[in-house]
Amino acid sequence: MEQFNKLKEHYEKTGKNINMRREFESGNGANRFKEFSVESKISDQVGVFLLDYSKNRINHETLELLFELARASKVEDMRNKMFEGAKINFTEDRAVLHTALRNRDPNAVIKVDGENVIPSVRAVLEKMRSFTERVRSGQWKGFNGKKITDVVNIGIGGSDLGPVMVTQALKSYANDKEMRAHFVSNIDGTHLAETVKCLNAETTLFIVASKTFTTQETITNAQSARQWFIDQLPQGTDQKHAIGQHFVALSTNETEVTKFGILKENMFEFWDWVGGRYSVWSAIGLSVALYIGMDNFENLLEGAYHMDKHFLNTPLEKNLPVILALLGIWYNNFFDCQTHAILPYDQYLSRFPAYFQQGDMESNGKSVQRNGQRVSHSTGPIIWGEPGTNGQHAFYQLIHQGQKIIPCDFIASVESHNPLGKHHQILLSNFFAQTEALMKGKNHDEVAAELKKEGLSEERIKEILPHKIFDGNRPTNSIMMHKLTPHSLGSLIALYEHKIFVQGIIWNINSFDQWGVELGKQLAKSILPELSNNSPISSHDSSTNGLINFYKSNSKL
Ligand SMILES: O=P(O)(O)OC[C@H]1O[C@@H](O)[C@@H](O)[C@@H](O)[C@@H]1O
Repeated sequence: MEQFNKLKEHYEKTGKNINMRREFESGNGANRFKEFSVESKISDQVGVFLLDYSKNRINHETLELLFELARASKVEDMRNKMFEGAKINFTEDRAVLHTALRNRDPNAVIKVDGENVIPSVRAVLEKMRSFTERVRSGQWKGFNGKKITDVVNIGIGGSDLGPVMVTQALKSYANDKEMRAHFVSNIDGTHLAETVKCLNAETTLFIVASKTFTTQETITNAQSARQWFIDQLPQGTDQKHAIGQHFVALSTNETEVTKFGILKENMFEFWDWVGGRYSVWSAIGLSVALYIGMDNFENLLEGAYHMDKHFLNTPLEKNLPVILALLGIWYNNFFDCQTHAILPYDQYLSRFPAYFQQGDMESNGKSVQRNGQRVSHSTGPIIWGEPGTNGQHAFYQLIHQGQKIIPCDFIASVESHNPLGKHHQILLSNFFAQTEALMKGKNHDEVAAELKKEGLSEERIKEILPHKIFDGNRPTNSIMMHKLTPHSLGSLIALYEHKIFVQGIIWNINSFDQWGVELGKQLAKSILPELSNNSPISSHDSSTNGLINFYKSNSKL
């Protein structure tokens, strides 16, 4: 594409030589923050989001060319198509409508195959509300009349990561003395065994969360959970009735749900146009609603809705997801950066990077263009991260002084739910200091002066000086919001979802399928029967045979 070539030229001529510190110290440096930041009021409840992207290796020309690229890639057109319900996930012949799940417009009409999906979306929300209220108030009772105090969500991938991340993020809106949320995802029996260890069957509700209701891990975990539950029942208990009170399902597959033994009325429905990694807004959010209450869950939806409106209605130049996406492209496709770190300075957001590992890598980890041809450019980055300040004492060494450029997003709130004396100011001082340090670095003369001041000998200075130099010029975005609330979290998640969308459009890939997870599943299914006895096998390559046969000859099969 012509715009890609123009950017390449700009990168070679100017871009790769941009030095941020020089830019900040130049005549126009004082304006740099103003020129390269957006303060946007998302809504009254969400408040303002500040995106400071001035600590990036960009100038005005870079941005102009990047926005040109977005326009030429028809980002706006594709965005509108997604919101309208067009089947942009063409490899699965599906619409992509997680935005319909959180649409709060009372008059909204969004059609898939000629049918307005909004009434069914709202009906499920109503069903979730009524169920949530009954469970939380104690009106819904366990098999022997006790109130539910623990919910266990059994799901994996998109049917797990969203609820895990959001319940963690909004913990301050829950009351753990009344209701606790647990998550079982891994097929490793340890996950289920360790989770149920301290649970009481009388007061535990299992939520089996699976879009397809055929996922091996989830169904196996659910079957074992049901067995555990049955084993706890006092003799003479009506098992069927007890299971009815303690097992509900979140799925698109009614046939499989009822086959499992979950009553139809205890199934919360969603639809094939909700991608797994975008499903926390659907019935998949039931564990969240049970944990923090339906009002808070709907506030999360509302926050996302307001970010949707921002994405839809704001010119590209001020559009937060678009800016984040374009900066990502700048590093991914021109600086050849392989990874991108998400670093929330907020303990509540500790699972946020893991959540967007799936969100981003399952969406944009693709190598084929929409037209079926191989892509010739790099696509989705490797996403990783941990909350600050923990990361600082672990992997920031490499971000500061390693040989790789790692673009980072720093995320923080002005106000903390737990200020505890000076804790929040200390946290924020680190948040501010890190992006400054990464941008500025510390040059030869600065290090030399420091060492001299410490009174070190000339010889010692010469020896250690090179190790203490920081090149700087390491790119970061800073995202600040007022406080982590259901509203602002909803907005923050939607911000990243739309960033991923924009990048996928520019890379011309389908961000909404996930064929890459299938091959391993297929092979595991064919290997499983081979593990049932200890006779050696030879049906695979020599490495796989060797590994399987090692297991067989050493296990008690
Ligand atoms: O919700 P179910 O259908 O169990 O799928 C769970 C997960 O499975 C994986 O293989 C992926 O396809 C994910 O996108 C999905 O979220």
